[in-house]
Amino acid sequence: MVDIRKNFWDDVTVNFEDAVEMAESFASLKQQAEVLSERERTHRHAAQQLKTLRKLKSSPYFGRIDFLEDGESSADEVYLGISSLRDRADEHYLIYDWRAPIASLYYDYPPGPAQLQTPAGLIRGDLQLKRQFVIRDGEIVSLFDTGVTIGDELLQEVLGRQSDAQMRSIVGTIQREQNRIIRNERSRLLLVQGAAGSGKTSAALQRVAYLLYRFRGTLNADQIVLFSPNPMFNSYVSTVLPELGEENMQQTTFQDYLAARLGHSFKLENPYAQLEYALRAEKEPGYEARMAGIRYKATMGFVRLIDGYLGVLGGAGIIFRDVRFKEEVLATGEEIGAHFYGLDRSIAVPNRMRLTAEWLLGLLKTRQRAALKEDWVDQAIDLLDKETYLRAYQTLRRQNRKLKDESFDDFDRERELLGQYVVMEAVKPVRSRIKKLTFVDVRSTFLRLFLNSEIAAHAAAHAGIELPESWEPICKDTIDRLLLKKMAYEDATPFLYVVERIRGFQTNTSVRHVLIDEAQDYTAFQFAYLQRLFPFSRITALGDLNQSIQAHADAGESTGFTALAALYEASDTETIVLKQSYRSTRPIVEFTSMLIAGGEEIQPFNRDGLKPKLMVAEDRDALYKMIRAKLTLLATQGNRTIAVICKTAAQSLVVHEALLGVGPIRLVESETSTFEPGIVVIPSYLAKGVEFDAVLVYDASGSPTGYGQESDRRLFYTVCTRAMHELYLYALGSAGPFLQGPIEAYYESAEESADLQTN
Ligand SMILES: Nc1ncnc2c1ncn2[C@@H]1O[C@H](COP(=O)(O)OP(=O)(O)OP(=O)(O)O)[C@@H](O)[C@H]1O
Repeated sequence: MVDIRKNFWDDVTVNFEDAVEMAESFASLKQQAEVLSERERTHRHAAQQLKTLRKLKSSPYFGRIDFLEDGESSADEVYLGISSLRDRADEHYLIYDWRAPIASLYYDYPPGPAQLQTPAGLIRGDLQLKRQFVIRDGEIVSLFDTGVTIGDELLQEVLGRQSDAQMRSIVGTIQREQNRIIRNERSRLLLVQGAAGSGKTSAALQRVAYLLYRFRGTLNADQIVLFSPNPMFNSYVSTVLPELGEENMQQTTFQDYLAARLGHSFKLENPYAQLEYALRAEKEPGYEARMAGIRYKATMGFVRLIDGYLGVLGGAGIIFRDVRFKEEVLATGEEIGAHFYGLDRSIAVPNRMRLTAEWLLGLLKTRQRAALKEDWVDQAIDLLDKETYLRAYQTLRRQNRKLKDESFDDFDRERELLGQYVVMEAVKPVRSRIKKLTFVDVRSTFLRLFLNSEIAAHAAAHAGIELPESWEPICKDTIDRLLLKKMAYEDATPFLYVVERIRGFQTNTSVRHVLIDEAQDYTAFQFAYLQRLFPFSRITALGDLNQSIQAHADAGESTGFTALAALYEASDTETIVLKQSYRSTRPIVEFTSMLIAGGEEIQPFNRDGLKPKLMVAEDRDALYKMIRAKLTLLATQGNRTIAVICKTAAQSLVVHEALLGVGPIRLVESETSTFEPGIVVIPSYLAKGVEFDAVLVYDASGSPTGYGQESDRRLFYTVCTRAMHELYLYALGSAGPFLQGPIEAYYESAEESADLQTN
């Protein structure tokens, strides 16, 4: 590879003398580049393999099963590791990859009767041994023979460790239910509803590794996309796949996706700004209307209304802009509308758009011809500078072979050709705008639904639904913002959906698998949009309804998961529920389960720890003093990741400022893109999906800056479930409503003086 790079230019022939030579140079360059990229691919693959082999050298396997197939006399001993390894003769497997079919036995069955589905059919037999190993630096540190679940002891050990700011791979201890997620191949839509800390994200990443193994050769990492909740989360999970010897899938956030599609024509609000708005203690004027809008626009009802509107638009109502050439109208908006609506209605809207564009291009062509004789062309020729003149000559020569023999000697001929050039250049941007269908005024068309109550009623009737009670204030709120070219987060997806349904969706056909983490925070609309963007993809959506914290979270049943399921056939869908929670100690899970309805279903993993502790102080200074002392203590006790989780970004800023001086404390903001060990102050919604050794909640009172409203409940639950080993709740004045009642038995209260609580 290095060699090819060094000698790259020696091995290609480059000659720009004429078009033929240029084409040859191009072909030669292209060929050389292909050879190089092939070599680079091989090199990447080999480097990856080497890395895996090095890992195998220090820890070759983590499990062994002895499986006696029915009808056989001796059991097979199967060792499992992060990759397969064959003997020198390349004949027998010494170690099987954890993703090989046979490894399923290890994850799915306790010792005893077991069966395995293979391409050749079902194999039955007896699992005689299931053993687990911890091997470090080539030495067996410990081994366990395991029973029903995979290695309680090992899980204890793994889960009890301090976190290191990076998600870990869980290959050695994947549980049966998680294995069902990882190996699912059948469903087009795989829905995973799992309690906080039940391993949804872990399973999702292992699933990617599995798919890359299972479909090696036909599926590569670029064809898998993970939608994550924020940029920091990307960094948090980025080491899992490389650790397993695989390349990372594409990672993005929904926000990035929207921003890329929307372009620069609007100022797009981000979901955190929307959430900050919703959580702000002092409500701004218009708050109720905006919140009603946020909730309604998240529902399936709104998807239907927009679909109804699109149906109406098929017959009338799309607003078109004039198309101009040199300040002169080529076709007015009305004329374009008349042409569009004159086309056969049975043709889909995007196809009619394309036909309309072709018609406009035809008009432009006629206009182009006529323009050759106009005065402005002469003037433009006179103004051509030397460089442009030469460029014109070259271009004309390329386009017009005959010119090869002609020259610009003849004055008239030269004027004529330069005229052609000048007109062509003037036409170019118009042609490109027509091709991009900018003659459709999508913003006005979208706005019209909110501006014109008759049209809205018509759209609702078309969809067979009723407009919501608060439709009028919602409209006013929406219009005010859109007229200022501000795109609220709740409007962005519906707007893009309308745009793409009118202009035609630019679908992504190469992506095969889309994984959506924290899926409970997506609206019905966002799912509908994603489904259209990735029409050939399988979707894995992982979420926890108890952690719905977006501003639209109270919109009810018809959002999120339920809506997503409705987009697919029941026979294409599978739902897996994870109830066991692994992240936190038993006392923490018992406490957090009391915060939500149905919490009794969550099963804690049996890991000991301290009960969560509540500390109350009368004033802020006392509270900060306690927190500072606790942070110092936790850091000296060896906790590697410690978070003070605040409700909002505004609060985080203040708290961070107040805590400075304890040591290095990092403030996490929405743009923060790396997750690092140490002490952080972080707003609640950015702590989603990640975990910390110790969590300090600020502030657990029921005040407006704390968690007092019913709508704060899930946010409070999400925040508390970020703790792996220790959880501390700090309240200003008194404990909030969620901490009162039977839950009091699940935490300790320490209302003594600040000095005492620090010890
Ligand atoms: N089978 C397992 N073996 C070892 N560790 C596990 C296993 N399953 C989950 N864990 C650990 O439990 C913790 C929580 O996992 P993860 O973050 O995947 O859960 P989650 O369901 O996505 O959580 P949340 O919804 O709260 O963000 C992680 O530290 C993960 O490593």
